[in-house]
Amino acid sequence: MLTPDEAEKAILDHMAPFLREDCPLEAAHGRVLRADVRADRDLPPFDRVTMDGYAVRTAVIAAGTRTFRIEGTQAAGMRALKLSPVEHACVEVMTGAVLPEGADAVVPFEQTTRDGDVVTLAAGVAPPAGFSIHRRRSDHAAGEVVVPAGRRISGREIAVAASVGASTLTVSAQPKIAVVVTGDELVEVDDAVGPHQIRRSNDHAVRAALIAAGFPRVERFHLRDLPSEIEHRLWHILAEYDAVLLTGGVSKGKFDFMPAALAAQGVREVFHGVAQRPGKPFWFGVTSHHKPVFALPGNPVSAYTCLHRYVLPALAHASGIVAPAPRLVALATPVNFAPPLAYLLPVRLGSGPHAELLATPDPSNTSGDFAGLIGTDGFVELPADRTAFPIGTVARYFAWV
Ligand SMILES: Nc1nc2c(c(=O)[nH]1)N[C@H]1C(S)=C(S)[C@@H](COP(=O)(O)OP(=O)(O)OC[C@H]3O[C@@H](n4cnc5c(N)ncnc54)[C@H](O)[C@@H]3O)O[C@H]1N2
Ligand code: MOO
Repeated sequence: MLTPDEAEKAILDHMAPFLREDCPLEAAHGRVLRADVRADRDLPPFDRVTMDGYAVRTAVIAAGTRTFRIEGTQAAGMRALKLSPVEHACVEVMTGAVLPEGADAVVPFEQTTRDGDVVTLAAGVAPPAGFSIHRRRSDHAAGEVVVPAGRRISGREIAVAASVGASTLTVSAQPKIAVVVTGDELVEVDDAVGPHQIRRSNDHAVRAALIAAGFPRVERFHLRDLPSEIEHRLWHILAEYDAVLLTGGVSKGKFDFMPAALAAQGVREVFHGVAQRPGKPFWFGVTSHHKPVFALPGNPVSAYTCLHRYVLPALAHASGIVAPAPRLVALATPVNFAPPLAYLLPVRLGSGPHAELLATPDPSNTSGDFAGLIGTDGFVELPADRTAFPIGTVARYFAWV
Protein backbone atom coordinates (compact mmCIF):
# COMPACT_ATOMS: atom_id res chain seq x y z
CA MET A 1 0.00 0.00 0.00
CA LEU A 2 1.17 3.54 -0.69
CA THR A 3 2.35 5.89 2.03
CA PRO A 4 0.53 9.24 2.23
CA ASP A 5 3.44 10.98 0.48
CA GLU A 6 3.44 8.40 -2.31
CA ALA A 7 -0.32 8.75 -2.71
CA GLU A 8 -0.01 12.53 -2.81
CA LYS A 9 2.67 12.33 -5.48
CA ALA A 10 0.67 9.87 -7.57
CA ILE A 11 -2.28 12.26 -7.47
CA LEU A 12 -0.27 15.37 -8.32
CA ASP A 13 1.38 13.53 -11.22
CA HIS A 14 -2.08 12.90 -12.69
CA MET A 15 -3.56 16.37 -12.18
CA ALA A 16 -3.88 18.19 -15.51
CA PRO A 17 -3.78 21.97 -15.05
CA PHE A 18 -7.17 23.69 -15.16
CA LEU A 19 -7.68 26.10 -18.08
CA ARG A 20 -6.82 29.76 -17.77
CA GLU A 21 -9.19 32.64 -18.38
CA ASP A 22 -9.28 36.42 -18.20
CA CYS A 23 -10.95 38.01 -15.22
CA PRO A 24 -11.76 41.67 -14.58
CA LEU A 25 -9.78 43.03 -11.64
CA GLU A 26 -12.96 43.76 -9.72
CA ALA A 27 -13.94 40.08 -9.73
CA ALA A 28 -10.46 38.62 -9.24
CA HIS A 29 -10.22 38.35 -5.44
CA GLY A 30 -10.03 34.72 -4.38
CA ARG A 31 -8.99 33.54 -7.85
CA VAL A 32 -5.57 32.05 -8.61
CA LEU A 33 -3.22 34.20 -10.67
CA ARG A 34 -1.80 32.27 -13.64
CA ALA A 35 0.34 34.95 -15.35
CA ASP A 36 2.88 37.27 -13.71
CA VAL A 37 1.85 40.88 -13.23
CA ARG A 38 4.61 43.33 -14.16
CA ALA A 39 5.09 46.99 -13.35
CA ASP A 40 4.05 49.05 -16.40
CA ARG A 41 6.22 51.95 -15.16
CA ASP A 42 8.60 52.72 -12.33
CA LEU A 43 7.21 52.55 -8.80
CA PRO A 44 6.90 55.19 -7.61
CA PRO A 45 6.63 56.76 -11.06
CA PHE A 46 8.15 60.10 -9.93
CA ASP A 47 10.06 61.54 -6.97
CA ARG A 48 7.13 61.67 -4.56
CA VAL A 49 6.89 64.12 -1.69
CA THR A 50 6.17 62.28 1.60
CA MET A 51 5.60 65.24 4.00
CA ASP A 52 3.61 68.45 3.70
CA GLY A 53 6.24 71.20 3.78
CA TYR A 54 8.69 73.17 1.65
CA ALA A 55 10.82 71.79 -1.18
CA VAL A 56 14.33 73.23 -1.03
CA ARG A 57 17.90 72.74 -2.22
CA THR A 58 20.01 71.20 0.57
CA ALA A 59 23.21 72.75 -0.85
CA VAL A 60 22.01 76.29 -0.03
CA ILE A 61 21.15 75.23 3.55
CA ALA A 62 24.63 73.74 3.91
CA ALA A 63 25.98 77.09 2.68
CA GLY A 64 24.08 78.97 5.42
CA THR A 65 20.68 80.03 3.97
CA ARG A 66 17.91 79.81 6.64
CA THR A 67 15.18 81.94 5.08
CA PHE A 68 13.31 81.12 1.87
CA ARG A 69 10.70 82.78 -0.34
CA ILE A 70 7.73 80.64 -1.47
CA GLU A 71 7.50 80.68 -5.27
CA GLY A 72 4.41 78.52 -5.65
CA THR A 73 2.39 75.59 -4.36
CA GLN A 74 2.74 72.06 -5.70
CA ALA A 75 -0.26 69.87 -4.83
CA ALA A 76 -0.64 66.16 -5.60
CA GLY A 77 -1.79 65.68 -9.18
CA MET A 78 -0.04 68.81 -10.55
CA ARG A 79 2.77 68.68 -13.09
CA ALA A 80 6.17 69.49 -11.58
CA LEU A 81 6.97 73.17 -10.90
CA LYS A 82 10.56 74.33 -11.20
CA LEU A 83 12.57 76.10 -8.48
CA SER A 84 14.06 79.33 -9.80
CA PRO A 85 17.87 79.54 -9.58
CA VAL A 86 17.85 82.10 -6.71
CA GLU A 87 19.26 80.55 -3.57
CA HIS A 88 16.31 81.36 -1.26
CA ALA A 89 13.75 79.74 -3.63
CA CYS A 90 11.36 77.18 -2.18
CA VAL A 91 8.01 75.65 -3.20
CA GLU A 92 5.24 74.75 -0.82
CA VAL A 93 4.52 71.04 -1.39
CA MET A 94 1.88 68.54 -0.30
CA THR A 95 2.28 64.83 0.45
CA GLY A 96 1.89 62.90 -2.81
CA ALA A 97 3.03 65.81 -5.00
CA VAL A 98 5.76 65.50 -7.61
CA LEU A 99 8.99 66.97 -6.22
CA PRO A 100 9.56 70.35 -7.94
CA GLU A 101 12.45 70.35 -10.39
CA GLY A 102 15.67 71.56 -8.79
CA ALA A 103 14.66 70.67 -5.21
CA ASP A 104 16.28 67.72 -3.41
CA ALA A 105 14.60 67.69 0.03
CA VAL A 106 11.40 68.68 1.78
CA VAL A 107 11.36 70.44 5.16
CA PRO A 108 8.11 69.58 7.00
CA PHE A 109 5.89 72.54 7.98
CA GLU A 110 6.48 71.73 11.67
CA GLN A 111 10.20 72.50 11.32
CA THR A 112 9.61 76.04 9.98
CA THR A 113 7.93 79.35 10.80
CA ARG A 114 6.12 81.32 8.15
CA ASP A 115 5.47 85.01 7.67
CA GLY A 116 3.55 85.70 4.43
CA ASP A 117 5.64 84.27 1.63
CA VAL A 118 8.76 83.97 3.77
CA VAL A 119 9.69 80.75 5.52
CA THR A 120 12.42 80.39 8.15
CA LEU A 121 13.91 77.07 9.17
CA ALA A 122 13.83 76.26 12.88
CA ALA A 123 17.19 76.20 14.65
CA GLY A 124 19.22 73.12 13.87
CA VAL A 125 17.11 72.01 10.91
CA ALA A 126 19.49 70.72 8.18
CA PRO A 127 17.83 67.99 6.09
CA PRO A 128 20.04 65.65 4.06
CA ALA A 129 19.44 65.33 0.31
CA GLY A 130 16.43 63.06 -0.28
CA PHE A 131 14.76 63.96 3.02
CA SER A 132 10.98 63.36 2.86
CA ILE A 133 11.24 62.12 -0.73
CA HIS A 134 10.17 58.68 -2.00
CA ARG A 135 12.52 58.36 -4.95
CA ARG A 136 11.31 57.29 -8.38
CA ARG A 137 11.89 53.54 -9.00
CA SER A 138 13.08 53.00 -5.41
CA ASP A 139 10.37 50.31 -4.91
CA HIS A 140 10.33 48.63 -8.35
CA ALA A 141 11.54 49.32 -11.90
CA ALA A 142 9.26 49.28 -14.97
CA GLY A 143 9.01 45.72 -16.31
CA GLU A 144 9.74 44.02 -12.98
CA VAL A 145 7.40 41.23 -11.83
CA VAL A 146 5.43 42.67 -8.95
CA VAL A 147 3.02 39.75 -8.43
CA PRO A 148 4.28 36.32 -9.50
CA ALA A 149 1.81 33.78 -10.88
CA GLY A 150 0.80 31.04 -8.49
CA ARG A 151 -0.84 33.05 -5.73
CA ARG A 152 -4.43 33.23 -4.61
CA ILE A 153 -5.44 36.83 -5.13
CA SER A 154 -6.14 38.89 -2.02
CA GLY A 155 -6.45 42.60 -1.41
CA ARG A 156 -2.67 42.96 -1.57
CA GLU A 157 -2.38 41.48 -5.06
CA ILE A 158 -5.41 43.53 -6.17
CA ALA A 159 -3.73 46.72 -4.91
CA VAL A 160 -0.54 46.01 -6.83
CA ALA A 161 -2.38 45.01 -10.01
CA ALA A 162 -4.49 48.18 -9.85
CA SER A 163 -1.42 50.35 -9.35
CA VAL A 164 0.24 48.97 -12.49
CA GLY A 165 -2.87 49.30 -14.64
CA ALA A 166 -3.71 45.58 -14.84
CA SER A 167 -7.48 45.88 -15.26
CA THR A 168 -7.73 42.27 -16.44
CA LEU A 169 -5.89 39.36 -14.84
CA THR A 170 -5.15 35.88 -16.19
CA VAL A 171 -6.54 33.46 -13.65
CA SER A 172 -7.24 29.77 -13.32
CA ALA A 173 -10.69 28.68 -14.48
CA GLN A 174 -12.73 27.43 -11.54
CA PRO A 175 -13.38 23.70 -11.82
CA LYS A 176 -16.93 22.42 -11.67
CA ILE A 177 -16.83 19.89 -8.86
CA ALA A 178 -19.36 17.14 -8.19
CA VAL A 179 -19.60 15.84 -4.62
CA VAL A 180 -21.36 12.50 -4.76
CA VAL A 181 -22.41 10.63 -1.64
CA THR A 182 -23.41 7.02 -1.86
CA GLY A 183 -25.38 4.68 0.33
CA ASP A 184 -28.98 3.58 0.86
CA GLU A 185 -28.85 4.67 4.49
CA LEU A 186 -28.48 8.36 3.67
CA VAL A 187 -31.26 10.94 3.85
CA GLU A 188 -31.17 14.70 3.30
CA VAL A 189 -30.85 16.92 6.37
CA ASP A 190 -34.45 18.11 6.38
CA ASP A 191 -36.03 14.75 5.51
CA ALA A 192 -37.68 12.49 8.07
CA VAL A 193 -35.02 10.12 9.35
CA GLY A 194 -35.77 6.53 10.37
CA PRO A 195 -33.90 4.76 13.16
CA HIS A 196 -31.96 2.76 10.56
CA GLN A 197 -30.98 5.84 8.55
CA ILE A 198 -28.18 8.43 8.65
CA ARG A 199 -28.42 12.09 7.70
CA ARG A 200 -26.10 13.17 4.89
CA SER A 201 -23.26 15.16 6.38
CA ASN A 202 -20.21 14.36 4.24
CA ASP A 203 -21.43 16.19 1.16
CA HIS A 204 -22.35 19.29 3.16
CA ALA A 205 -19.00 19.24 4.94
CA VAL A 206 -17.00 18.66 1.76
CA ARG A 207 -18.91 21.32 -0.14
CA ALA A 208 -18.41 23.89 2.62
CA ALA A 209 -14.69 23.15 2.85
CA LEU A 210 -14.26 23.33 -0.94
CA ILE A 211 -15.95 26.71 -1.05
CA ALA A 212 -13.90 27.97 1.90
CA ALA A 213 -10.75 26.79 0.10
CA GLY A 214 -11.62 28.85 -2.99
CA PHE A 215 -13.49 26.31 -5.14
CA PRO A 216 -17.06 27.62 -5.19
CA ARG A 217 -18.56 25.68 -8.13
CA VAL A 218 -19.74 22.64 -6.19
CA GLU A 219 -22.89 20.55 -6.65
CA ARG A 220 -24.04 17.71 -4.42
CA PHE A 221 -25.48 14.38 -5.56
CA HIS A 222 -26.72 11.24 -3.85
CA LEU A 223 -26.50 7.78 -5.39
CA ARG A 224 -28.23 4.81 -3.85
CA ASP A 225 -26.48 1.43 -3.73
CA LEU A 226 -28.10 0.31 -6.97
CA PRO A 227 -25.64 -0.60 -9.74
CA SER A 228 -28.01 0.53 -12.50
CA GLU A 229 -28.58 3.93 -10.85
CA ILE A 230 -24.89 4.35 -10.12
CA GLU A 231 -23.98 3.51 -13.72
CA HIS A 232 -26.50 5.83 -15.31
CA ARG A 233 -25.97 8.88 -13.11
CA LEU A 234 -22.22 8.49 -12.77
CA TRP A 235 -21.91 8.63 -16.55
CA HIS A 236 -23.57 12.06 -16.62
CA ILE A 237 -21.61 13.35 -13.65
CA LEU A 238 -18.27 12.25 -15.12
CA ALA A 239 -19.15 13.89 -18.43
CA GLU A 240 -20.26 17.18 -16.94
CA TYR A 241 -17.83 17.93 -14.09
CA ASP A 242 -14.11 18.73 -14.08
CA ALA A 243 -13.44 16.88 -10.84
CA VAL A 244 -15.53 14.27 -9.03
CA LEU A 245 -15.41 13.52 -5.31
CA LEU A 246 -17.29 10.48 -4.11
CA THR A 247 -17.72 9.40 -0.52
CA GLY A 248 -18.59 5.89 0.61
CA GLY A 249 -18.74 2.56 -1.08
CA VAL A 250 -14.98 2.08 -1.44
CA SER A 251 -14.25 -0.61 1.17
CA LYS A 252 -14.87 -4.32 0.93
CA GLY A 253 -18.61 -4.57 1.63
CA LYS A 254 -21.14 -6.31 -0.54
CA PHE A 255 -22.59 -2.96 -1.56
CA ASP A 256 -19.29 -1.12 -2.00
CA PHE A 257 -19.77 -0.78 -5.74
CA MET A 258 -17.67 2.28 -6.39
CA PRO A 259 -14.32 0.94 -7.63
CA ALA A 260 -16.05 -1.46 -10.03
CA ALA A 261 -18.59 1.15 -11.15
CA LEU A 262 -15.82 3.65 -11.84
CA ALA A 263 -13.81 1.08 -13.78
CA ALA A 264 -16.90 0.29 -15.85
CA GLN A 265 -17.12 3.98 -16.76
CA GLY A 266 -13.55 3.95 -18.03
CA VAL A 267 -12.09 5.65 -14.97
CA ARG A 268 -8.58 4.29 -14.62
CA GLU A 269 -7.56 3.36 -11.08
CA VAL A 270 -4.28 4.99 -10.03
CA PHE A 271 -4.41 3.49 -6.54
CA HIS A 272 -6.81 1.92 -4.06
CA GLY A 273 -5.69 2.12 -0.47
CA VAL A 274 -3.23 4.22 1.49
CA ALA A 275 -1.38 2.98 4.58
CA GLN A 276 -3.05 5.48 6.89
CA ARG A 277 -5.71 5.83 9.54
CA PRO A 278 -8.23 7.16 8.96
CA GLY A 279 -8.86 6.78 5.26
CA LYS A 280 -7.21 3.47 4.39
CA PRO A 281 -9.68 2.58 1.59
CA PHE A 282 -9.13 5.91 -0.26
CA TRP A 283 -9.30 5.38 -4.05
CA PHE A 284 -8.05 7.68 -6.80
CA GLY A 285 -8.40 7.47 -10.57
CA VAL A 286 -8.56 9.53 -13.75
CA THR A 287 -11.03 9.52 -16.62
CA SER A 288 -9.97 9.17 -20.24
CA HIS A 289 -10.38 12.98 -20.40
CA HIS A 290 -7.83 13.38 -17.59
CA LYS A 291 -10.41 14.38 -15.01
CA PRO A 292 -9.54 13.40 -11.43
CA VAL A 293 -11.90 11.15 -9.49
CA PHE A 294 -11.40 10.95 -5.72
CA ALA A 295 -13.37 8.21 -3.97
CA LEU A 296 -13.14 9.05 -0.29
CA PRO A 297 -14.04 6.55 2.41
CA GLY A 298 -17.57 7.10 3.70
CA ASN A 299 -16.69 7.49 7.36
CA PRO A 300 -17.05 11.24 7.93
CA VAL A 301 -13.72 11.84 9.66
CA SER A 302 -11.94 9.78 6.98
CA ALA A 303 -13.61 11.70 4.16
CA TYR A 304 -12.85 15.09 5.70
CA THR A 305 -9.25 14.16 6.49
CA CYS A 306 -8.58 12.78 2.98
CA LEU A 307 -10.15 15.92 1.52
CA HIS A 308 -7.58 18.06 3.33
CA ARG A 309 -4.60 15.74 2.92
CA TYR A 310 -5.07 15.03 -0.80
CA VAL A 311 -7.98 16.69 -2.58
CA LEU A 312 -7.53 20.33 -1.64
CA PRO A 313 -3.77 20.27 -2.40
CA ALA A 314 -4.50 18.53 -5.73
CA LEU A 315 -7.07 21.13 -6.75
CA ALA A 316 -4.68 23.90 -5.69
CA HIS A 317 -1.91 22.30 -7.76
CA ALA A 318 -4.12 22.08 -10.87
CA SER A 319 -5.09 25.72 -10.31
CA GLY A 320 -1.42 26.66 -10.53
CA ILE A 321 -0.91 27.50 -6.85
CA VAL A 322 2.72 27.21 -5.83
CA ALA A 323 2.74 24.67 -3.00
CA PRO A 324 3.46 26.25 0.39
CA ALA A 325 6.32 24.87 2.46
CA PRO A 326 5.15 22.09 4.82
CA ARG A 327 4.20 23.35 8.28
CA LEU A 328 5.89 21.62 11.17
CA VAL A 329 4.65 21.48 14.74
CA ALA A 330 5.80 19.78 17.95
CA LEU A 331 3.61 17.34 19.87
CA ALA A 332 2.52 18.76 23.23
CA THR A 333 1.62 15.32 24.63
CA PRO A 334 3.02 11.87 23.77
CA VAL A 335 1.24 9.60 21.31
CA ASN A 336 1.41 5.82 20.94
CA PHE A 337 0.02 4.27 17.80
CA ALA A 338 0.69 0.59 17.14
CA PRO A 339 -0.78 -0.19 13.68
CA PRO A 340 1.74 -0.07 10.82
CA LEU A 341 -0.12 2.88 9.33
CA ALA A 342 0.48 6.61 9.17
CA TYR A 343 -1.70 8.28 11.78
CA LEU A 344 -3.57 11.42 10.73
CA LEU A 345 -4.38 12.72 14.18
CA PRO A 346 -6.61 15.75 14.89
CA VAL A 347 -4.92 18.38 17.05
CA ARG A 348 -5.49 21.73 18.68
CA LEU A 349 -2.76 24.23 17.92
CA GLY A 350 -1.12 26.54 20.42
CA SER A 351 2.27 28.07 21.00
CA GLY A 352 4.91 27.29 23.59
CA PRO A 353 7.10 29.61 25.69
CA HIS A 354 9.71 29.86 22.92
CA ALA A 355 7.12 30.68 20.20
CA GLU A 356 7.18 27.10 18.92
CA LEU A 357 3.95 25.72 17.49
CA LEU A 358 2.56 23.04 19.78
CA ALA A 359 -0.01 20.48 18.69
CA THR A 360 -2.17 18.92 21.38
CA PRO A 361 -3.70 15.67 20.13
CA ASP A 362 -7.49 15.58 20.31
CA PRO A 363 -8.46 12.32 18.61
CA SER A 364 -12.05 11.81 17.57
CA ASN A 365 -13.76 8.87 19.22
CA THR A 366 -14.13 6.94 15.95
CA SER A 367 -13.76 7.82 12.29
CA GLY A 368 -17.52 8.32 12.29
CA ASP A 369 -17.32 10.96 15.02
CA PHE A 370 -17.59 14.23 13.14
CA ALA A 371 -18.45 16.04 16.38
CA GLY A 372 -15.04 15.02 17.71
CA LEU A 373 -13.42 17.35 15.19
CA ILE A 374 -15.16 20.42 16.59
CA GLY A 375 -12.59 22.56 18.36
CA THR A 376 -9.62 21.01 16.55
CA ASP A 377 -7.55 23.15 14.18
CA GLY A 378 -6.20 20.47 11.87
CA PHE A 379 -4.25 17.24 12.06
CA VAL A 380 -0.70 16.02 12.26
CA GLU A 381 0.71 13.19 10.20
CA LEU A 382 2.69 10.68 12.24
CA PRO A 383 4.68 8.26 10.07
CA ALA A 384 4.05 4.51 10.03
CA ASP A 385 7.63 3.49 10.82
CA ARG A 386 7.36 4.18 14.58
CA THR A 387 4.84 3.41 17.30
CA ALA A 388 5.94 5.86 20.02
CA PHE A 389 5.96 9.61 19.51
CA PRO A 390 7.25 11.40 22.63
CA ILE A 391 6.51 15.00 23.63
CA GLY A 392 8.32 17.35 21.27
CA THR A 393 8.14 15.02 18.26
CA VAL A 394 8.16 17.24 15.19
CA ALA A 395 5.37 16.38 12.78
CA ARG A 396 3.86 17.75 9.61
CA TYR A 397 0.67 19.75 10.24
CA PHE A 398 -2.35 20.22 7.98
CA ALA A 399 -4.87 22.92 8.87
CA TRP A 400 -8.61 22.53 8.35
CA VAL A 401 -9.83 25.27 6.00
N1 LIG B 1 -13.83 -5.70 5.55
C1 LIG B 1 -13.43 -4.43 5.61
N2 LIG B 1 -14.31 -3.52 6.01
C2 LIG B 1 -13.94 -2.22 6.10
C3 LIG B 1 -12.63 -1.85 5.78
C4 LIG B 1 -11.73 -2.83 5.34
O1 LIG B 1 -10.56 -2.57 5.05
N3 LIG B 1 -12.17 -4.11 5.27
N4 LIG B 1 -12.26 -0.54 5.91
C5 LIG B 1 -13.01 0.23 6.88
C6 LIG B 1 -12.64 1.62 6.77
S1 LIG B 1 -11.12 2.03 7.33
C7 LIG B 1 -13.50 2.58 6.33
S2 LIG B 1 -13.07 4.21 6.42
C8 LIG B 1 -14.81 2.24 5.82
C9 LIG B 1 -15.04 2.91 4.47
O2 LIG B 1 -16.17 2.41 3.93
P1 LIG B 1 -16.86 2.96 2.63
O3 LIG B 1 -16.04 3.95 1.95
O4 LIG B 1 -17.28 1.77 1.86
O5 LIG B 1 -18.06 3.75 3.24
P2 LIG B 1 -19.52 3.27 3.60
O6 LIG B 1 -19.45 1.85 4.05
O7 LIG B 1 -20.41 3.61 2.52
O8 LIG B 1 -19.78 4.21 4.83
C10 LIG B 1 -19.01 4.17 5.99
C11 LIG B 1 -19.76 4.88 7.11
O9 LIG B 1 -19.90 6.26 6.81
C12 LIG B 1 -21.26 6.65 6.78
N5 LIG B 1 -21.48 7.61 5.69
C13 LIG B 1 -21.30 7.34 4.40
N6 LIG B 1 -21.61 8.44 3.68
C14 LIG B 1 -22.00 9.39 4.53
C15 LIG B 1 -22.44 10.72 4.39
N7 LIG B 1 -22.54 11.30 3.19
N8 LIG B 1 -22.74 11.41 5.49
C16 LIG B 1 -22.63 10.84 6.70
N9 LIG B 1 -22.21 9.58 6.91
C17 LIG B 1 -21.92 8.85 5.84
C18 LIG B 1 -22.00 5.36 6.49
O10 LIG B 1 -23.33 5.44 6.92
C19 LIG B 1 -21.16 4.35 7.25
O11 LIG B 1 -21.51 4.33 8.62
O12 LIG B 1 -14.95 0.86 5.63
C20 LIG B 1 -14.50 0.08 6.75
N10 LIG B 1 -14.85 -1.26 6.50
O1 MOO C 1 -9.56 4.13 8.45
MO1 MOO C 1 -11.37 4.18 8.13
O2 MOO C 1 -10.93 5.56 7.26
O3 MOO C 1 -11.34 5.16 9.54
O4 MOO C 1 -12.59 3.82 9.44
